Amino acid sequence: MLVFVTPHQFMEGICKKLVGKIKGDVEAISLIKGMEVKMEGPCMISSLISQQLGINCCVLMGANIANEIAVEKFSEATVGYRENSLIAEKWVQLFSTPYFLVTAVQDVEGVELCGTLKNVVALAAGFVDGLEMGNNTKAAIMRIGLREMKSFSKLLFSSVKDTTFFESCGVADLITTCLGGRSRKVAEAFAKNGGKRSFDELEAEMLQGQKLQGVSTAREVYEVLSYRGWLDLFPLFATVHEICIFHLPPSAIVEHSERTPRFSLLDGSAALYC
Ligand SMILES: NC(=O)c1ccc[n+]([C@@H]2O[C@H](COP(=O)([O-])OP(=O)(O)OC[C@H]3O[C@@H](n4cnc5c(N)ncnc54)[C@H](O)[C@@H]3O)[C@@H](O)[C@H]2O)c1
Ligand SMILES: O=P(O)(O)OC[C@H](O)CO
Repeated sequence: MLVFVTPHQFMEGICKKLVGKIKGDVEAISLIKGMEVKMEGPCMISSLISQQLGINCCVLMGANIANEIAVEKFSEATVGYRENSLIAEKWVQLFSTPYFLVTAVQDVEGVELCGTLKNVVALAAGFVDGLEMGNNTKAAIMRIGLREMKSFSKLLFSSVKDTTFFESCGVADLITTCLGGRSRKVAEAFAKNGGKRSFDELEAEMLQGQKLQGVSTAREVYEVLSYRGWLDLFPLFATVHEICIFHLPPSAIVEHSERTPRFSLLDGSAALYC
């Protein structure tokens, strides 16, 4: 059983090094929150692992800030699996402890997209914090972000289940990341500096070698939105990236995100929007 957990931006290179070195009967799980965007479209990290290494890959995502788990504070997590519930049950048993409650859902893309997209919303929450806009505004941004997470996920994969967004990987990870995660923290500093110091510079200064997931994920999501003509449908996701690359000031997060599309995204019907 093979566990992958590294910043998502390095996974393609790591997989290339592993090709031909892994037996076909290996079961893998990815704890990596992110995706790759290729010419043919977005590729979730679990799919990258499966395709490049020829192995089955589940995912584990959740409200899991590492330093809290390290001191054994109670938290929950969600295993996402494709077909084999027996393998999912093995992963649940492997990761479960009295202070780490793991449940499994048959929705690998939904679970993985929750873990991936919440990092973009966390940047938006950090901008709000840096601009001292208050808790009501932050809650509004989180709500709009959660709605975009759900719509984007369902547009990409019609199999994604609404119920997944109520698991630990969904609303709970969104909350913890928007309160205490690294993307939020660095985005707060970015906004406090008036959007004038780059994320690369702030990451190097504030994270001591750790890597931010939100900024690259925002760019990857933006590429998907541009390519599919969905930019107007996802004003929060689009605005976060444009702030990160200095095209908009941090204050745009509120001005632009409230431009909710007139038509309902809530049913996320792929037939209507693809
Ligand atoms: N830290 C958390 O609280 C947490 C919680 C849940 C999930 N995750 C997810 O786990 C994954 C890993 O996060 P993390 O916090 O352990 O990462 P991290 O930012 O601490 O980085 C982990 C390691 O990646 C290494 N690294 C740097 N450049 C590399 C390269 N070119 N190739 C390979 N490795 C390189 C760094 O040396 C570092 O030790 C991410 O997808 C993250 O979203 C993190
Ligand atoms: O510190 P962040 O923002 O990368 O978030 C860490 C985890 O994903 C929280 O579950």
